[in-house]
Formats: sequence, structure tokens, C-alpha cells
Amino acid sequence: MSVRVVARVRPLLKSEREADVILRTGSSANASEKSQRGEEYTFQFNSVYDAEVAQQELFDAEVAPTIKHLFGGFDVTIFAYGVTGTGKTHTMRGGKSLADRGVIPRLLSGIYRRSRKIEKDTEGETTVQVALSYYEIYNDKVYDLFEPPEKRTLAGLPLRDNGGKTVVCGLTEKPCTNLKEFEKLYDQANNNRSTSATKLNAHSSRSHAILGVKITVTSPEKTQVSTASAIDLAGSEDNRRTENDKERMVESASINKSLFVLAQCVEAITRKQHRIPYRESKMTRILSLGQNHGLTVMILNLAPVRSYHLDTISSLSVANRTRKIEVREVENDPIFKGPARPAQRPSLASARQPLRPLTSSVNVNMPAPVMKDPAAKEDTKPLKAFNVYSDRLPNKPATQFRKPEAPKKNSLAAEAPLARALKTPRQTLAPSQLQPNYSDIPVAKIEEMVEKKVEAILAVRAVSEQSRQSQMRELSEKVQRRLELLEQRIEGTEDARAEGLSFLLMAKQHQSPCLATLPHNKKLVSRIAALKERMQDNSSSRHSTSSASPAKSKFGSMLSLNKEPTLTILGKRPAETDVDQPSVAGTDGALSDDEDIFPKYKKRSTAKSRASEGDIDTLDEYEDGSLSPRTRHLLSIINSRDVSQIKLLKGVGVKKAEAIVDCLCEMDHVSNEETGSVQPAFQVGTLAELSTLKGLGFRAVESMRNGVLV
Ligand SMILES: Nc1ncnc2c1ncn2[C@@H]1O[C@H](COP(=O)(O)OP(=O)(O)OP(=O)(O)O)[C@@H](O)[C@H]1O
Repeated sequence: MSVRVVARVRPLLKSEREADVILRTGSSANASEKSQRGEEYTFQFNSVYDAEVAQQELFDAEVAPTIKHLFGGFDVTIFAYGVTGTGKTHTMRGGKSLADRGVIPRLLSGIYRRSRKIEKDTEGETTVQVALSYYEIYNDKVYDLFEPPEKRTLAGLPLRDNGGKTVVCGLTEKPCTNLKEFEKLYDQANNNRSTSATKLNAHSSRSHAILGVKITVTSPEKTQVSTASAIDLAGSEDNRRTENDKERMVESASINKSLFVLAQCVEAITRKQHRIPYRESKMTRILSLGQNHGLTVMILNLAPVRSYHLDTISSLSVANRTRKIEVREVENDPIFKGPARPAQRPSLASARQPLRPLTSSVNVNMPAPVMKDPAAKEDTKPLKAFNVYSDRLPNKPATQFRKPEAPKKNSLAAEAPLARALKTPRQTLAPSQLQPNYSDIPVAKIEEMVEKKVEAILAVRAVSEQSRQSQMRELSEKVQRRLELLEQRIEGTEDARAEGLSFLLMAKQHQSPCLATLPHNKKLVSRIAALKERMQDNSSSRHSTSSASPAKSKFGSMLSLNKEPTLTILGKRPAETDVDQPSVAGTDGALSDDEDIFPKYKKRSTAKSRASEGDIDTLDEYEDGSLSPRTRHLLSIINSRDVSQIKLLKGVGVKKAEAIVDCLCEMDHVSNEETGSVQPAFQVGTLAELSTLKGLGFRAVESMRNGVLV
């Protein structure tokens, strides 16, 4: 099933005014009416909670239903996402009073209650152990929150891949037997969390905090381990509004970067791209959205007021994409007691693909999944009762024994003779029947029987493999057709204008801190302007499509955002613009303002007006305008986007090479948005263009060019 995305709008703070509210919540019933007004963006999520909704209500509806799945062996991930000051910590941790308690203490309370019930119902035969880990990702480093800050190392704790899951090495795991103990541990650990006062939030979380609740259910037959991860992400910050000092700015840059990577991951997954940049930030690696097996609930926190306008659109856009991410819900393998059992599933590592066809789906609003009965599985498995056979048989992968999962009904007919065939040798070979007669049967006869049976089993397996392959083919064709249908339905319904604005916001978030520190960097300004120009082209080319978008009515709840006339925003913050962005006055606000910027960019980007940077064109062009072989070679290396080649250029290391490739990919992305292509679209054609890329300038380009041997 897809990631469950629910939105929660926080109440107005004392400093905010009713008149500035731009968010409304509603049900999907009147969605079409709203979308026709043309003055609103409408987003639909699995649920939407307005400012009046109490902590208890949110928990009961969204989190409590996941607890039974947790005890059924499924991992559960609940994370709060949103801009700074929108209520993530309030939602996850909450206040001290009973009514104010957030998702996390309530989750633990629910877990302990269920544990006690299980233990009581089984008269103590089944026991449940709860263990906690709690860590933060601060400036892209992982720190154990159960350890005091003095014990932290500079590099933080390392991450490792373990069977398809990302784990933190050296993390403390504390057994915790009751809610009281939990509260004590949790409060102590939260004192170690990095928080500070910022202009936008007096208690702003400066890190992503991840609480892991490991549950071990031990019955006489088996032990089942599952983990609930409750994640309070740090909020993105628009640094034109924070007035952050240097230290806060570094934190902010790290927070914004990781959230930007998360948005890129979400986009890459929903676009079914091959490369999903999980590894570009520790937070995305740990969150592993779309790769984590189990249930995932995203709580999107929103502030209702106008000052968050662009941030809100950006968050809504990311959340809107996230709800399209599909996750395979696979319960963790239980550890059976007694003799070893054959593998029932391929390893998680081999199944670690985000968008495989869903084969086992669980909806939190549906009845609990029926746990597979191990005994029932044995009935339909190829024979493994005699070790002598299984040891000598060809070493086939475990997947061969796996029951085809999805098209069970369709494949039943094909399976029937196979199942009969499997049952026959099982009956004949059952040790209890054969063993008593051993002494009476001559050895040669036994050998002959064994040979026959082995042949029979191999034949059955061959048939089984063929039928499995044909099922898989049939399945993948079906999935393909379904995907195409879904794509057709989705096509044209994206809110492209909102998406355009979110790109603009991202650009601004990256631009403003840089401009604050480098206000006279013409190259930076011109590069930003170039990106904006592309985005504007992109946005205007999509405009006609988006205005015709039909209203979505797939989900139960809806959230509308008044599309404030862009002038209102511009009018609201002229002073901030002047202070923060002296070199690009007027870049604050929305799209209409961008029109002022482009003429400036165009003037600035002509080669002659860049005289202060050095006459770069004389480096690479002959009089007839063609490029020298050296320049051509240099540009071909750059355009190859091959970090291993680019890093060898003079004056370029790995970091710079990666920055160049990132920048080109960004350009590709903008171009590909227009064309729908997935190939690299942006080509650097001249050294002048090259010098405008991130981290490069006239000198760097000159040095790179001089280092090229032709
Ligand atoms: N549902 C709510 N009811 C009452 N108050 C709320 C609610 N949501 C948020 N608040 C208040 O809003 C303020 C900001 O909330 P909070 O600190 O949880 O934001 P945040 O998103 O975690 O911010 P940051 O990312 O900076 O940590 C707090 O004063 C909090 O008490």
C-alpha cells in the first residue's frame, strides 16, 4: 500500500492573526466546487486534521491502528514533516499534561497495554520485551541521545547496511518495562537533543530525532521482533525570516539540505527513476522511504497563516508526492524454536526495491493480516523432510520454494496438479511410514526407491519452476498494464503550478543564505536567475495544463490553500527583501516578481558585461566562433557527468566534481521537466557557461582548461 499521509493544521499562535489564515480544511465531497473557483490550491490526503483536533483524536485515528500490526511482526514508521514552527514536536512528543501527550508517549502506552494483554491471555506463556533506542541526526551526524553530549565523537556514529535495513552502529539499546520508566528515559534523552530558540520557534528542534521501539514477542514456538520508528524531523527554514546567526545558519543549511534530499528522493521514487539519492543525507538513508518494509505514516504539519505561504505549498507538494509512494508491507521473519526450518522468503536485501509490484498489502484501516501458519506452509512446500535429499539436490535459490504471492486466485488452477504432485511424494516419503520397514527392504531396493523419488521430485520442481516463471510473466504484464493505466490517470492531474512554486521556494531557500553572506557575487546571482528563468519557462508551459486539471476525489479528506495573489506577498515583505538581498531586490515573493529579474540577468550574462571576471571567451573561442580542441575536450569531460573523470581535471577534487555533476543534473531536471525526457538534456557549450556553474569561476575554468592535454 501507499505511504499514508495525513495533514494536521496547527492553531494560530498568539502572535498570529485570524485575518492571515489562508488554509482551510474540508471533505472531498465539495472538492469540485472549490477547485472551480480557481483561487485555491486543493490537496487531498488520507486524512486532514484541523486546529481543533486533540492529540488523542489524532492518535486514535492514525497511530493506534498500527500497534496490532507491530505485534504481528510488521515494522511501523511514523514521521512528522513540516516547516519549522508548524507543530511537529507538539504532535510527536506533545506537552506534559495527559491531554497534551503526543504520539510517542501514547504509542508506548498502547504498546505496554497490548503487551500486558498478550501476557495475560496466554497466562504468561508469551512474553513481550520492549527496548528503546533514541538518536538524533544533527548536522548530518548521528548522535546517541541516551549518551550525554560529552561522550559524543566528532564524527558521530556510523551507519551500516544490514540485511537491507540501515542501522546505526554502537547505539545504546535500553530495555524498558513500563510507561513510567519510558517517560523518565525519554525526558532525560530529550535534554540531550539539540534545540534552540529561533525567530520562528522558541524551542526549535535543530536535529531530526528518531526513537526506535523494538518489540520482541516470545512464545513457546517462536520469537518475533519488530520495530516502531517515531521520527520528529527538524523543520525546513526560510532563512530570510529566521535571522539566524552563524551557528544556527550551519544547522539550518544542514536541515534544509536533508529535507531537500528527502524531497528529491520522493520525486525520484514517484518518477520511477533508477537512482534515488537516499545516500546523500543520513536522514534519508535512515528513513529509507519506499524501501522500508512495513507501515509508514507521514504526518504533515502545517501552519495556517500567510507568512508560511511558500513553505506550505512546498510541504504540500512533497506530501502530495509522498502519498503515491508504495511500500511493500512484509512482516519480519520470526525465529522458530526447535529444528531449523527452510527459508521462507528471499533475503530482505534482495527484495530491497522501492517500487516492485505489491504482493502483500496491508491497510491500517483493514482487518489485521492473518499471520501465516507455519504448519500450513509446510503442507505445500516441496519435500524437505529428508536431509539426505535436500543436501544433495542442486543448490537452488530460496525463491524457488516461495509461494507465488499476488495472483493467488488466478494461479490456483495451475497450482492444483502441482500441489497434488507434491503431496504424493510427501506421503510416500514420510519418515514415520518408511522407517519401520527399513530392516525388511534390501539395500538395493531402497536405493532404487530413493533414485525414483529423487527423479520425481526433480521433475516436480522443474514443472513448478516453469509454472512459477509463467506466473511471474503474467504478473509483470498485469502490473505493467496497471501502471500504465495509473500513469494515464495521474498525468495531467498534478498541480503543476504548486510544484513550480515549490521549486521556486527551494531555489530561494538555497539562494538566500548564500546571498546574505555573498551579496555581491554576480556569478551566483546570474546562476540563480538562469535557474529561475528555466523554472518560469517550465511553469508557464505547464500553466495551461494545470488550469485544466480535474479535481481529485480519490481521498477522503481535503485541504485548500487560498492562492494568495502574489502581490499580497510582495507587498508584505519589501523591507526584508531590501535587507537580505541587496543585489537582487525584488526577488522575494512569487512568480510575478521574477519578471523584474530576468532583464538584469540577461544583461549580466552577456560575455562583455562580465569583464570583471576576465574575458573568458578569449580562452575558448577562435575568431570564427568555433571551440578549440582543448576546450572541446574539457567540455566533453564536463558533459559526460562522470565524477571519476571530472575529478581528475586540474584544480578539481571529488567534492567539486560532485558539485558540478549535481548542478548539471539540476539543469537536466529542469529541462527534462519540460520535455519529459530522462536523458541528460543540459549541455555546457562554452567555457563562459561552465564558469557560471556552482563552485566555478573564471580562474577555476582557466586552470581546468590549461590542465587538459590534447
Ligand atoms: N496542535 C497544536 N495545538 C496547540 N499548540 C500547538 C499545536 N501545534 C503546535 N503548537 C504550538 O506551536 C509552536 C511550535 O510547535 P513545535 O515546536 O511543535 O513546532 P516544530 O514544527 O516542531 O518546530 P521545529 O521544526 O522548529 O522544531 C509551539 O509553541 C507549540 O506548542
